[in-house]
Amino acid sequence: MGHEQVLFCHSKNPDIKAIIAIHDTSLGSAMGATRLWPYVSEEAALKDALRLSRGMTYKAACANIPVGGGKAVIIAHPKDKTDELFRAYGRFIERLNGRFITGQDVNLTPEDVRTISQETSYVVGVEEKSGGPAPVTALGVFLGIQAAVEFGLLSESLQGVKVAVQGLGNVGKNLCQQLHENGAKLFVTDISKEKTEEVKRLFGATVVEPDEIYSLNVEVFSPCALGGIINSETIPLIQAPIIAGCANNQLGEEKIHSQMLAKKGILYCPDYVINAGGLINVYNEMIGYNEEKAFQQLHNIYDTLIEIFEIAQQQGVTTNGAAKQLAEQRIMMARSLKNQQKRIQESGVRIQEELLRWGASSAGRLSVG
Ligand SMILES: NC(=O)C1=CN([C@@H]2O[C@H](COP(=O)(O)OP(=O)(O)OC[C@H]3O[C@@H](n4cnc5c(N)ncnc54)[C@H](O)[C@@H]3O)[C@@H](O)[C@H]2O)C=CC1
Ligand SMILES: O=C(O)C(=O)Cc1c[nH]c2ccccc12
Repeated sequence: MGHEQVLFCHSKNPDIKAIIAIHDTSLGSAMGATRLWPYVSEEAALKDALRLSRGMTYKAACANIPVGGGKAVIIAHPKDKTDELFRAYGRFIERLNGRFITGQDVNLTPEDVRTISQETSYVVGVEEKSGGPAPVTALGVFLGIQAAVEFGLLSESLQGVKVAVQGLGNVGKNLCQQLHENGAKLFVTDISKEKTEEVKRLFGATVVEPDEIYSLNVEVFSPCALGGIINSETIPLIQAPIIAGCANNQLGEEKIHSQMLAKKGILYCPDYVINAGGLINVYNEMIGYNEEKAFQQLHNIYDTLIEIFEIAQQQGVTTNGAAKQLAEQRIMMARSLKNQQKRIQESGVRIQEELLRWGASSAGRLSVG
């Protein structure tokens, strides 16, 4: 997948295994939150890290943010989390000297991230100056759903639109609130009964079993739990004409399953485009939070998705293919702009050196004369 660097981190005491994948830093430091997961094998962990980090490069490019893509996974069971594990992990991050900047992803709490930050300063989203990334991610997904409903269903309103949400975690629950406030009818599922009951009570959602969520007769299916859930088994079940959710790596196999969706006439919102809100939020926090700027960048998710739908329609390619094309174009353009800037800067330095030399020699002549 064209990665720049992949690191296997192993410490014996405490016993920790992590993989840090840096996909591309041509536009800036690689950014990507850290996920902790009890992977069945190192190979499975590596595959996840490689795909997630490439997704981060595309995510930043589609969101027009000057950073690179990376992602890290810690191979562990959530029950085995300890402060020492996170501190050892933090030391691995520190050694990269800022080539990789990370934060909170699946199975990490804000406290865990604070523990990591005791050993490294290359962590963002700890102070939660802007309220944490999840509500902003949810807002981005909401805007993406609006774009897809407008493009795919030719409707400018979500009033009465039926949406099935899989996963009611930090993002899913916030998304349900937005959808409810805008008149959508919710169908939800989660493996936690506590969460489904809460969303039922708060937003009048209809609760279904986890395996029932795919086949509902709804307009939008919103995956907000795990990756890989759009695959050869689930696609035949999906009735919704639109898929738009926050989960990373939604497609089991990108090429095969995006083509299957297109053949079935399902409008798929590429995950790394629609879920960029979290990255937009932490990036703005890092450079000094400016609400107006962050809001503008977030609303670009809507325009970028419309552009992707149009490219896909005009060129007869999948929305996933169109997004990849757009991301790669933007990366190439940004790279050449950066190189141009560098050349201008270097020639500026050369001119300054010439002037200094000239100044010194003429000063010498003057003093002699
Ligand atoms: N938090 C953020 O800002 C961002 C999150 N994402 C991605 O979005 C997804 C969700 O993120 P969060 O809400 O932060 O995570 P979370 O861990 O808070 O929520 C996930 C929810 O899914 C539920 N779940 C797990 N397995 C399930 C199943 N088989 N069926 C139904 N529900 C199930 C869990 O019980 C949990 O409530 C992840 O894939 C994450 O990588 C992507 C971009 C940014
Ligand atoms: O969109 C993703 O998958 C992210 O990792 C976004 C994100 C959330 N919190 C962070 C902290 C540091 C770098 C990226 C993120």
